[in-house]
This record gives sequence, C-alpha cells and structure tokens, in this order.
Amino acid sequence: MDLVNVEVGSEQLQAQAHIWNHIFNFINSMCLKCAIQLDIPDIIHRHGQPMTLDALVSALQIHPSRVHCVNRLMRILVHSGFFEQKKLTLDGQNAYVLNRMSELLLKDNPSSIAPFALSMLDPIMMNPWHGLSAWFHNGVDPTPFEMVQGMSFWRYAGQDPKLNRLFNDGMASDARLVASVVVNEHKGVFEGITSLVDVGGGTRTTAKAIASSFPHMECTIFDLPHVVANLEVSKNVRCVPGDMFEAIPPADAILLKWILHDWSDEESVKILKRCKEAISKGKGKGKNKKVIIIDMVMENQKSDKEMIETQLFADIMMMTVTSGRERNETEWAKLFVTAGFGDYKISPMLGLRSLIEVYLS
Ligand SMILES: C[S@@+](CC[C@H](N)C(=O)[O-])C[C@H]1O[C@@H](n2cnc3c(N)ncnc32)[C@H](O)[C@@H]1O
Ligand SMILES: O=c1cc(-c2ccc(O)cc2)oc2c(O)c(O)ccc12
Repeated sequence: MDLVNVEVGSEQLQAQAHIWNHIFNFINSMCLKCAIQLDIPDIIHRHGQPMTLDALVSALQIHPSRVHCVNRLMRILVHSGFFEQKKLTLDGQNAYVLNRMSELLLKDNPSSIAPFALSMLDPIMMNPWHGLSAWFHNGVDPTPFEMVQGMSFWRYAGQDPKLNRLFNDGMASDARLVASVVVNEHKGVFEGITSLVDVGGGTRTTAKAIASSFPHMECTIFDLPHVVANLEVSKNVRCVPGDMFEAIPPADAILLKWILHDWSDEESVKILKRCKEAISKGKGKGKNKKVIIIDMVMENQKSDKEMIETQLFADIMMMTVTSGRERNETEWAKLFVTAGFGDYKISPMLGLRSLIEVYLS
C-alpha cells in the first residue's frame, strides 16, 4: 500500500488517538501509585480543609527541583477522578479536596485500597505482563507469572514478606468493605445458619464481621496451615488448618469469598464437591444448607462500561497470575451442575461482585 497517498481522514485520526490512549493507559496506574507513595491523599486529609497547590507542595517531602511538576501530577489525578478542585473564594486560588475515590486510598481507612494497589503495581506483579505474548507460544508454564518469576504467585508471596503483607492487607481491607455491606444490607443470607466455614478465609476479617453480627453462629476459618498458624487466637472464630482440595470441615454453610476465581474449572469443581460433602454432613436443613460465593459474575452489569472493563481486566489478571478466571452466569451454572448442586440464586449487590447462593436441591 502506498501510505503517502492514503487520505488521512478525521476517522483515522480518531483511531490513532484511541490507540495512543491505550498505549499510554499505564500512566493512569503509575500516577495513582505515585500519589499513594507520596502520601497525597493522607496529606490533603490531614490538612482538614481544601489544600492549595502551594500548601501541598510544602507538605510533600520532595526534592526542590521537582516542585514545579506537582501541578502536572495533580492535573492528571483530578482528570482521572481521584481528587476534586475547588475555587477558594478569598484569593481565587484552586484547592484540592478528597472525593469518594481518594477517601478509599487513605492509609487509616479500614477499607483502604492502597495496599492492594501497591501490591498489584509492584514490579513483581508487573513483569509477567511483558511475557504475555511469549506465554501464548509456550505450552508449559501455567501462568505468565510463573513463566517470568520462575514460581507460582502463591510460592512467591510465601517467600516475599513485602508482597505477602501488601496482598494480605489488600485482601483484608476488601473483606472489611464487603463484610460490612453483606452483614448490614443482606443479613437474610445468613439467617437460620448455625455454623459456617469460611474456606480460604485468609486473615479472618470476613468471618469476624459475620460472627459479631451473628453471635450464635459457630464460625470457622479454614485455610492453609501457614496462613492459619500465624493468626492470634479469637474467641468467636475457630481456625482449622487444611487443604480445601482434600476435605472441608462440616457446617450448615460454606463461604467462598474470592476463591473460585483463582482456580480453573476442573479445580473449582473439585472444591465445590468438597463443599457439597461438608454441607451434606452438617446439621443444617433445607435452604440453610448452602455454599455462599462472593465473586464476579461477568456480563451482569450491562449498562456500566467502566464496571465491564474492570471485570475484563480482572479476568486477564487471573489468567496472568493464578490460572483462574472470571465467569459469566452460564459458566457458573455449569460448575454448579457438574459438582452435583441442584439450584442457585445470584444477587448482584457488591459493586463489581455478586453474591451467589448455591443449594443442594
Ligand atoms: C484470594 S485469597 C481470599 C482471602 C479471603 N477469602 C478474602 O476474600 O479476603 C485466597 C485464599 O485461599 C487460600 N488457599 C489457597 N489454597 C488453599 C487450599 N488448598 N486450601 C485452603 N485454602 C487455600 C489462600 O491461603 C488465601 O487465603
Ligand atoms: O493478582 C491478583 C489480582 C486479583 C484481582 C484483580 C482484580 C480485581 O478486580 C480483583 C482481584 O485477585 C487475586 C487473587 O484473588 C489471588 O488469590 C491472587 C492474585 C490476585
């Protein structure tokens, strides 16, 4: 094709802009990481009132030669919706204020997403992305993470205390946010249940929230021995070490929060079969015998482009890091039928994620 003679119309320029936008999309992630590392949300929060650029610059402990760059960083962060700008009436200066997004980045917010953001944007997690196309040619390694880092994500996290702490803190803060929504707004899901096992319950955050809202429920956390071994004793949540692929302690109900998206369909069916055995042996009756899943249901929020895109990101993330996947309703239903369950109910209620109740019959 003689490119010089091709007429470049406005549609092509728009296409070029679209591609450029995607080439540079990583800049959004990196500016977010930079803002968290510079402590910008906490600095504005501590200021207690709208904060001018001059006040922000003097509170930031940065090299004097970088001072003139702060407004450029703040401009893109305002554009991407992380801060608001207000006109100060006295001198006409603009000042920054937090919004719902930056409040979720504050370090002392129990639901802070900052640790999760820093773990996901750590070079250890970013390097595998450079191997994505090579991994499509390589039929050996289960994930790009394993191909590039030489071991699974789980083994890596087990030997890198910094990544492990950031990831677990990120999981725990998510668990606090989700548990408060579930126990405050969807209490009915747990009513009538006398015993619950939170399989892969990690640092026990979700189980503790459920146990304090339902003091008569016997709550157990079931996780790998090295996870459970490090937890301090809690009077209302029992800890049982073990492997969910082998056997799960009996209970009326089993909770699987952010578990099945880590695993392939075959592995997920194995876990669900162990759940079925556990609730079959439990003392629950009728619809109280159930598996409660908190995970994404893809294609469930047709109207919201950003939510759909985030679910698509999460799916590719799981492919790259854990060999798991995000599923649509048909794919979930197939897992439940294959594992021998009879019925299920999906409540889309947790932003990106849904609550799925799976019944024996
Ligand atoms: C993504 S984290 C989810 C933690 C927690 N449910 C939450 O949402 O905050 C997955 C959990 O599964 C646990 N896990 C992985 N393999 C397991 C196994 N074979 N048996 C039991 N737990 C396992 C991990 O230790 C980890 O705590
Ligand atoms: O590396 C990950 C990433 C996630 C993840 C990514 C995006 C989302 O919207 C949600 C979750 O989840 C993970 C996970 O559950 C896990 O066990 C290991 C790694 C990751």
